[in-house]
Amino acid sequence: MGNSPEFTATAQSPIRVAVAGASGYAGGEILRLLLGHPAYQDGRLVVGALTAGGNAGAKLREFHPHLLPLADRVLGATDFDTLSGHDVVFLGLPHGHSAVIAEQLPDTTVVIDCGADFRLSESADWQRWYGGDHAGTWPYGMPELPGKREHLIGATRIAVPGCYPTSATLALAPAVAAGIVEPAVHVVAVSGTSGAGKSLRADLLGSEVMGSVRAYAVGGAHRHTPEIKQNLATLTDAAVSVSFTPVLAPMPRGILATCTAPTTATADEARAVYEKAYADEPFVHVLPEGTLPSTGAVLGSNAVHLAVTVDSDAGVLVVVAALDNLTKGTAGAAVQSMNLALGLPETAGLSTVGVAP
Ligand SMILES: NC(=O)C1=CN([C@@H]2O[C@H](COP(=O)(O)OP(=O)(O)OC[C@H]3O[C@@H](n4cnc5c(N)ncnc54)[C@H](OP(=O)(O)O)[C@@H]3O)[C@@H](O)[C@H]2O)C=CC1
Ligand SMILES: CC(=O)N[C@@H](CCC(=O)OP(=O)(O)O)C(=O)O
Repeated sequence: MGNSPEFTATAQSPIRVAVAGASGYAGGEILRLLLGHPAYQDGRLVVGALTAGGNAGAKLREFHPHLLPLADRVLGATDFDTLSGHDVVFLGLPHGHSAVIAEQLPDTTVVIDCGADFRLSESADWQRWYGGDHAGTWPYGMPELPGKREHLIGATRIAVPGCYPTSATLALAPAVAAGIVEPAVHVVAVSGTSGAGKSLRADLLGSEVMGSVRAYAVGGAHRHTPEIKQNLATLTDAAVSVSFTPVLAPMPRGILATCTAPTTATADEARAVYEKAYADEPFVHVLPEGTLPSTGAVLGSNAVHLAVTVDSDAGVLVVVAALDNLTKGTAGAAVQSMNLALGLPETAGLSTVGVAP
């Protein structure tokens, strides 16, 4: 923390922030949050280089017309020359593109990667699920997971969690850590289409997605499975198994994850565990008994809403989690991590108030 730019940042000598992949969904959402950040508004943080891949040379307004203060910015190339000279560099690039950039940037630059390149600790997991060489493991940008917040304070390399792992981990971590479930968990999570990024894919055409809901990567085939398992395994000595089924829904944003695990606890006991675990967390809210989460209630916010109950006939804990995949699921977690890295208030620039209806 002693080296964090917060200690020297002023409007005369501000924190300079670059966003690589600014034409994409994650990059755009990071910029939306930065524009509302108090340090941006009082001049202690400035938005420097914005970059893209094939769309370098175009203006930001072509991709994000909602980001009016930056609309006329021209996107640069995603390379060292453009990204050097910044205090913070956010990477919103496809998997496999972050390491080559990160290794060229000085160790003192805070590099925050929204991709998966530095999330997994086991090289074998990386090779199995993503292919190619494993770039390494960085501090994991989920402060709510026990033991992670302290590693983010003053960090200069941060791996932002995947969106599904954020919902499943926050939904299951207190129960696994308290030992009130067998860590043999099932997760069925519905996501909006922005989770897939802006890439042109025939299965993401409006006419394929609208008016229809479909599962994909079924049978343990989704690459977020090892990330969820890795997170829960930090909380127990027991062997963890994860069955994860993602579902695509015809909505732009949001994730609703229904997570279950065998338990003998009562609903009141389970709820007490969650209320205690998240009592001091600014973004994770355990809803009152009888209230269920919905994606609409968290859109645009960094909040995670949880409903905790027990299906006593089946003997399973049921936790339903809602979050915005682009906010707490990516860009919000990235900005929350930046705040911790720089010594800024953790919640700065991040709202718990959703956009509804
Ligand atoms: N969308 C989501 O909900 C989440 C996304 N993430 C991760 O964040 C990262 C970005 O995702 P997202 O914003 O959705 O993806 P998008 O497809 O929307 O954006 C990708 C960005 O990367 C740029 N890019 C693509 N190829 C290259 C290249 N070869 N060199 C340099 N830049 C390139 C694109 O520029 P151009 O416009 O020029 O092609 C664009 O700016 C991914 O790693 C993703 O997995 C993580 C959690 C959730
Ligand atoms: C709807 C949809 O397609 N979602 C994406 C999730 C992407 C994401 O959040 O995470 P990564 O950074 O790990 O890619 C998917 O299933 O691959």
